[in-house]
Amino acid sequence: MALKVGVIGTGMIGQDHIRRLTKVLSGVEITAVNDIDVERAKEAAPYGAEVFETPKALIESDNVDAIVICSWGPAHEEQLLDCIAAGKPVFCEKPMTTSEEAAIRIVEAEAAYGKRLIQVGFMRRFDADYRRLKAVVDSAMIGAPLMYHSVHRNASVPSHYTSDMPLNDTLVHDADISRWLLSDEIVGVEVRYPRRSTVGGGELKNPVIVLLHMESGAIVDVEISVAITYGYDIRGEVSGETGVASLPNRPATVVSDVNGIRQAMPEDWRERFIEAYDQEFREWIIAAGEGTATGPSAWDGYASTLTADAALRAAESGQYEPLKMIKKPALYLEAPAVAAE
Ligand SMILES: NC(=O)C1=CN([C@@H]2O[C@H](COP(=O)(O)OP(=O)(O)OC[C@H]3O[C@@H](n4cnc5c(N)ncnc54)[C@H](O)[C@@H]3O)[C@@H](O)[C@H]2O)C=CC1
Ligand SMILES: O=C1[C@@H](O)[C@H](O)[C@@H](O)[C@H](O)[C@H]1O
Repeated sequence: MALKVGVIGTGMIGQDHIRRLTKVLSGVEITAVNDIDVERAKEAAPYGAEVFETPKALIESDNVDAIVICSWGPAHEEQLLDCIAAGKPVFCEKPMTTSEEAAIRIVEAEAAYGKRLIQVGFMRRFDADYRRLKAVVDSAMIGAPLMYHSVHRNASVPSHYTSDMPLNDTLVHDADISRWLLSDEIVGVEVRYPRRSTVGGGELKNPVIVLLHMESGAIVDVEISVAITYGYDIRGEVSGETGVASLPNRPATVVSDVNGIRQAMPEDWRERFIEAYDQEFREWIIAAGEGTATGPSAWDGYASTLTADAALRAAESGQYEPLKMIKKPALYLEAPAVAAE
């Protein structure tokens, strides 16, 4: 039987996820949608889906088994807490929350419920190239990781994108992928601004370089540039004790002409990570069908929000800002490889 899904937030990524859930993936049916902009919800609703007036009514509907949250970050907390109260599995787009305090409330509520219900939308973990890169790092082929260089370049950003957002909206992807790739925790953050780009306009503080200090002593440098104009350019390179492992260039047709030999760049995140988003939902549908969640957890959402908050402090102070994590609830501890007798 198909998993009955309700989608909250039918904007840019909400519509893209509705497309993949209705046209690409199987085992799933969208039965409900909601958006504070009712007209937008009506336009985006697939045939037969009910348009709900509030997220809570959608979450509590008997015709909804699982929820996909694609509303704005500050709205996620209340919607996630309602999903936990209803005991329903939920996929929540990043950032899980926009403050450390809100993230702790979610982690505590899910831990008290006693079972994982939340998967956070860190799609890079489902990208085949990142998965192969992690397999190399885990295999110890390049020795212990010493540094990771993470490049996150957007062609452009919408006009509502402010100078805080490279740190509390965009950086969360690099924070999460660094923790996951290196199997490490972030313990401190520094932020530096080079000369400002005149492209992209206004007062936007762009680009920015962030240093993530890892518990192991490894350091991650993250370049975030949000107005490069030429495309969506995501790179990653792990520098180990005995070798280097990098994400490959995206396979694309090689064009040779009077301008030289070149490959096209993806336009934006939808194009670059299209297969990764498909795969994150494939895995979500299976877990949600079993009444639970796998993949990036509420704990991972908490860790990235904590990093974003520290980065905002570091941008202000110009200093190294340490992170202080709460004790990890048992729900998020790795299961032992061999069960205890
Ligand atoms: N994983 C990824 O690569 C990406 C993730 N995102 C994340 O997805 C979320 C949505 O982003 P976009 O689709 O780009 O924004 P958007 O502005 O295009 O769409 C958001 C929609 O949510 C609705 N909304 C806002 N608050 C609501 C509430 N309280 N209840 C119901 N509906 C509400 C808005 O009316 C709007 O239609 C954000 O958290 C963003 O960071 C966005 C782009 C890429
Ligand atoms: O999540 C995303 C956007 O919200 C964000 O604004 C972009 O910088 C990221 O590259 C994209 O993946």
